[in-house]
Parts: sequence; structure tokens; C-alpha cells
Amino acid sequence: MSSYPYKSFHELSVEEIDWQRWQKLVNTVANLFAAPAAFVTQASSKGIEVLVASELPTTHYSPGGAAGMDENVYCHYVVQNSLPLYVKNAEQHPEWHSNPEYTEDNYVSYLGYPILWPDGTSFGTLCVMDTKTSDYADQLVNTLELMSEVLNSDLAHLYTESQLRVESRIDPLTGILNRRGFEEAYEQYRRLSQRLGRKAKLCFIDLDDFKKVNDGLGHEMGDKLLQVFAQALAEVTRSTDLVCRWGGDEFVILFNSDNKVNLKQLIARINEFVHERYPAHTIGFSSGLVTLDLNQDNTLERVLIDADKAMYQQKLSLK
Ligand SMILES: Nc1nc2c(ncn2[C@@H]2O[C@H](COP(=O)(O)OP(=O)(O)OP(=O)(O)O)[C@@H](O)[C@H]2O)c(=O)[nH]1
Repeated sequence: MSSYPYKSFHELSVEEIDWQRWQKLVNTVANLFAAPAAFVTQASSKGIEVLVASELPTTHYSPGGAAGMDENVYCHYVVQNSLPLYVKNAEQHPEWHSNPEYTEDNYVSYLGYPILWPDGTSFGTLCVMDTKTSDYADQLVNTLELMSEVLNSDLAHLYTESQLRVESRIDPLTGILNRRGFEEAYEQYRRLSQRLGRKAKLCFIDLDDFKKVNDGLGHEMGDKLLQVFAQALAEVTRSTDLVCRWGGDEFVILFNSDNKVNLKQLIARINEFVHERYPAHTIGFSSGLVTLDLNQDNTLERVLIDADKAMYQQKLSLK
């Protein structure tokens, strides 16, 4: 194995972690075991990364420090097997004689419990290390297990919270951003673009006579056409563009680039995509494209009014 497949915790879009509580917990573990070091670690692409370290002068590793996959450290065993590990005296176990924690930092004793994401995948460990051999009472060992379960449940809350956050920003019918998700993403993009001096284009799209589609073909078919239309938008745009179902039969695309947008070509590609899947139906739509000057404080509201106007002009010209 070259590295753990997990993202570093700091890269996850979770903001609600109560670091102070985790710090207190780790300090308490060191205290309770009268040990020089306790840690919460995470398995990440770096290997085993220290997330929280006991705040003691005797604690050798600090947050951010990591042991690579080639280093025979205790936590690898716990993460890879999702099992606790108790080494009372590494000297008596040749398999740990190549462990730098033992050979270089003299951590001869290790007790660690796995910390798991709610889906059962490894998160990391809660562990305590000592430079003396140890013989912890069962009660103490059980306490560490209990504390690792507290961390598991913190992670479960974070997981649910971040899932909910994602779900509340996605339109359930089409799977693309909903209005709320788009508004947030637009704000982020606007701020970033102002800093980087980037430009963007925004396209507002409204399906033509969609009421007639529903009335003529039924609501279910209407839903399917909305889905395939959203798929078409996602297909013909770049992964860095934002595609949103603004509501009902209205869609918005934010083109995240300085590149020219060829609306005619885009419309043709959307039509082609839909036609390949539903040859018997065409989805007529009108679109309005505006260029955004992100150096001006262009609120989304302002931009959409302009795009909407451009679109209605097109719609009227077709009637
Ligand atoms: N099947 C389906 N229809 C929807 C959904 N959301 C909105 N609609 C329908 O989309 C239609 C939108 O109607 P209007 O806004 O009047 O627009 P239109 O009929 O497309 O007319 P123009 O915009 O003037 O071309 C309404 O009939 C809505 O019921 C949905 O989730 N599923």
C-alpha cells in the first residue's frame, strides 16, 4: 500500500469539529495513564498524521507531523486492522524493533484504539505511549476504548452534518445544484475572481412552453425531460462551471473562465444530447448570456436581472 486513500481531515469541508474538546480529551488520556504522550491520529495520504497531541513537554510529536507508510509505527497496525493494539513492552516483541517510535523516541509501550467513520472505514487512532513498560488495569484500558467511541460519535455527527449540507444544496430531481447551492457557490467564486481578476459569464435558461409538455405528455415525462436537460447542461459544460436548476423549468450556468462561450454551439450540443436520448421529443428553450465584471460588486440578483432580460428578448424574438 503506497498511502491511505483518505483525505486529510483538514481538507474535508467540515467546520464543526470541537477541537478544544478533542484537545482536552487527549490531555486527559495522558493524565489518566500518567503517560508522557497521547494522540489522536488520522490515516491520510501522508500516512499516519498527528491531529491532536497531548500538551506536555514529554510529548515528542506535534500536530501535522506524520509517519509515512514505510515506517513501522504502532498506529499503522490499528488503522490497517481496525483493531486495538496493546504493546506493554516493545523490547519483548521483535516485530517492533524497527519502529522508530521505539528505537528513536523510546516509546516502549503503546495502547491504541481505532477511530472509525460511521461507514466503518478507518479514521485513525486514539493512543497513549510511554517510555516505560506498562501494565494498565483493564478498567483503564476500557476507559480508552470508551473515549475512542466518543470520538467515533463526534465523527458520526460531523458526517451527517456535512452530508446534510451537501444534500441541502443539490436539486433532488436532477442532481445538479439547487438555487441555494448556486447562490453560495457564486459568492465564493465572485470573491475568488475579484482577487484573481478573473472574468465569468452567466447564462439563464428557461424551457419554452414546458407547461404544454406536462399537459401533453404527463408530469412524469416532464420530470424525465427536466432530468435529461440537466444532464445535457452538465455534459456540455466544463467541470469547473456551475450548473444549477434555479427552480421549475429554469436553469443557470456560470461559466468559470475567461474563454469565449459560443452560445449557438452550446445550444446545438444540448439539443443533440437530448435528441440522442429522446428522439421523439425536442426541448425548446431560451437563453440569455451576460458577461460578468466581477471587479464590480455584482450581486447575483443584479446579474440575473440582466441575464433574464437578455433571455426574454430572445424568447420574444422567437414568438
Ligand atoms: N414535470 C415537472 N414540471 C415542472 C416542475 N417544476 C415546474 N414544472 C412545470 O414547469 C412549467 C413552467 O411553466 P411556465 O413558467 O409558465 O413556463 P412555460 O410553460 O415554459 O412557458 P414559457 O416560459 O413562457 O415558455 C409549469 O407547468 C410547471 O408545472 C417539475 O419538477 N416537474
